[in-house]
Amino acid sequence: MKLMPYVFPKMRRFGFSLLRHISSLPSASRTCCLHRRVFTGSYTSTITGHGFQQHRRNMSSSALRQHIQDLSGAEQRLLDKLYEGLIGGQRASLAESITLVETQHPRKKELAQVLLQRVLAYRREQESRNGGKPVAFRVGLSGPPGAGKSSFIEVVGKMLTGRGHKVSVLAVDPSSCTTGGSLMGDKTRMTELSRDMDAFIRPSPASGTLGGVTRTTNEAVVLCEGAGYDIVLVETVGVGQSEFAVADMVDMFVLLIPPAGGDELQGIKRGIIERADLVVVTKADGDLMGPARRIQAEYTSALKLLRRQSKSWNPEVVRASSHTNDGIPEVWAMLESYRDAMLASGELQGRRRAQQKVWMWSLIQDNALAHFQNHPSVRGALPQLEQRVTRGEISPGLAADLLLKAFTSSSPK
Ligand SMILES: Nc1nc2c(ncn2[C@@H]2O[C@H](COP(=O)(O)OP(=O)(O)OP(=O)(O)O)[C@@H](O)[C@H]2O)c(=O)[nH]1
Repeated sequence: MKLMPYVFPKMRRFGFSLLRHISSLPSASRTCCLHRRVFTGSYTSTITGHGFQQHRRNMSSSALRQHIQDLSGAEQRLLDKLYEGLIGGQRASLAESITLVETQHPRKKELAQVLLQRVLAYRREQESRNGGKPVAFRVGLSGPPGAGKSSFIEVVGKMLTGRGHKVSVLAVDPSSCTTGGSLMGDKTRMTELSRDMDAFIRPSPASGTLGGVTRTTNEAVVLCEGAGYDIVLVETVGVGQSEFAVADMVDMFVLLIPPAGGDELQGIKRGIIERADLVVVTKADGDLMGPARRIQAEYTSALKLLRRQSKSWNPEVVRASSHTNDGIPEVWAMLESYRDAMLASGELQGRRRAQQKVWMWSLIQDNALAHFQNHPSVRGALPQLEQRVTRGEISPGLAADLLLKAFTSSSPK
């Protein structure tokens, strides 16, 4: 089972053993311990296993119906208003809907899921009218701080709205997850694009775990598509694990590299270069033209050594300047060739299907871990066991086993 690579390795190991323990419980207690308190809606059916085959088809619609039956008149009216406004392309409704999916409030979270299911159903209809093809192109853009991401998005975004596209830009800011601060949002970014009526720019959710921010962004992508945005750009800064999270939610992942000296490039993770479908060397103008050419050559050789990700696409390294516009239309033409090739081979659709599964497991992992950490027996035993582990009295493995035992032995059977 492939889990999201951005989950920190320690947490991932922990999550694995927790899930192993949960799945080794008798199915009834498995259902009890996960069904009621941890999961909502259709996610539940995927882990309980019990009666899975019979319920598979009806699960999401019955879960949704259950939600809808519970809605008060005011809630129903709010959802109708948001949905109608959203599919009518109203930016205010889109913004309000994204705020709803970002909420931590339990009841509003449920409302957000109802809204999302409706938007998903609407999008499925549109896709079937579109011959089964996706209605929007999702592009992830990442690069180190100061690489020129916002300048690039500004010129590409303006070019695209000028061609009749509707462009949305969503940000994933890893610093908001840890410090509540912002690497990306403090200065005014994309001033012209933010005034463009065919563009919608949404900063990163202000706080939460990376998993939480990723979930919100994934859901915001669905909402943007429902609102008629046919190009969805997801931007992140190349710090921490957020670029892997973004690479896991888009059709194409583009890495922006500034023409800096070799030392600075050491900071760019090899793993993320492997995920790039295209590398753009930015700021290829004036005095920076020479360094830009050199970096382009270096990355071209580096890419040749990497394993190919796709049968229908070979990643390339190109140069562009947001200041002079040189190379910008060509870069977009490459993105379109990628999309066409991947659609024709069916790989793009396959990638989306795989991402849905990764996303689901990531949500399960986040929720299961939170449930574990909040369990009274675990909370009771944790401080002492942590101390003993840090003092070297017992191994981390034994401590984890003891905590898992405390969790499973007092979970409802
Ligand atoms: N010469 C040149 N400078 C550029 C170009 N694009 C961006 N810059 C400059 O590079 C600096 C950083 O650009 P931004 O677009 O803010 O970069 P960013 O990656 O969004 O930066 P963060 O918001 O810190 O992540 C600014 O001073 C820009 O003026 C370009 O095409 N050519």
